[in-house]
Amino acid sequence: MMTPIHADGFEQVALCRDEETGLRSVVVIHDTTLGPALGGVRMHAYPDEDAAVVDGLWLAEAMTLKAAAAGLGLGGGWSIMIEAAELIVADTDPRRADAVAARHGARVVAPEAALAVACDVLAPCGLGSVVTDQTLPWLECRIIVGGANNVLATPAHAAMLQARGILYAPDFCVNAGDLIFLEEQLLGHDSAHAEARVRQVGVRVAEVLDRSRRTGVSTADAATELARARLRP
Ligand SMILES: NC(=O)C1=CN([C@@H]2O[C@H](COP(=O)(O)OP(=O)(O)OC[C@H]3O[C@@H](n4cnc5c(N)ncnc54)[C@H](O)[C@@H]3O)[C@@H](O)[C@H]2O)C=CC1
Ligand SMILES: CC(C)C(=O)C(=O)O
Repeated sequence: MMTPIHADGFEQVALCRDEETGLRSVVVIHDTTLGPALGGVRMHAYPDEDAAVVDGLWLAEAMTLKAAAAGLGLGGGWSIMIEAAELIVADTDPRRADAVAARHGARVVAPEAALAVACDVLAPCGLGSVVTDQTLPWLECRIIVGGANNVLATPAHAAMLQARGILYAPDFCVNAGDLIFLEEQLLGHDSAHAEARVRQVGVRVAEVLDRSRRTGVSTADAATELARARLRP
């Protein structure tokens, strides 16, 4: 199914969905004044369809300008293939796992298999001590970022993850939202104020990752250093 989309200054834009394969794509023809539209194909996991369309528009227009500036008899276009992200969930309570899977279209795996799933992001959100000497070799993820407290069995496991090329976002930075929210309540702030502060969690995590990159210390040590710096008189 092709759904035309109007975009000012673009000759043709369409959002395409193939029901059989589940493929979603965007086709953009920006300008054919100088000749047939030529452009590439980008495959990417966009957060939503709007983001894919915006990227397609941007790339197609850039191709028009590139061809015109190079003196070619070509126009500009682009195609986007929207990669679907797969959500895989596990819970020791199967009813909870099934409920989340039904709500979000996820696949359920057994808790004992979850750590070994090949994935981009592993999010431990139940009990802590998930990364241990025993489990470390099983991990097939690129990033660990989860809500559980004390994800690592010991701080030394952060360096072991680093050595395996797995980026670890320190738990006490990532999961601070609830604590921030509680302080906001104690201070009597409204929910908009609280939400704005909770949204700063991402900024703090980025600071920690940046410090780790710059100094070479593990992300867990970088987070601990930043926290301890506030505790010093
Ligand atoms: N509730 C909060 O505001 C905050 C919680 N945390 C931490 O997040 C973690 C979860 O807390 P809550 O969501 O409040 O607990 P919860 O008890 O509401 O949820 C935990 C879920 O994890 C499941 N679970 C337990 N062990 C598991 C395992 N080995 N494999 C897969 N699933 C397992 C449970 O069945 C349950 O569904 C804890 O580590 C907690 O300390 C951290 C910050 C804030
Ligand atoms: C707020 C407290 C109880 C908490 O669960 C946490 O932030 O770890």
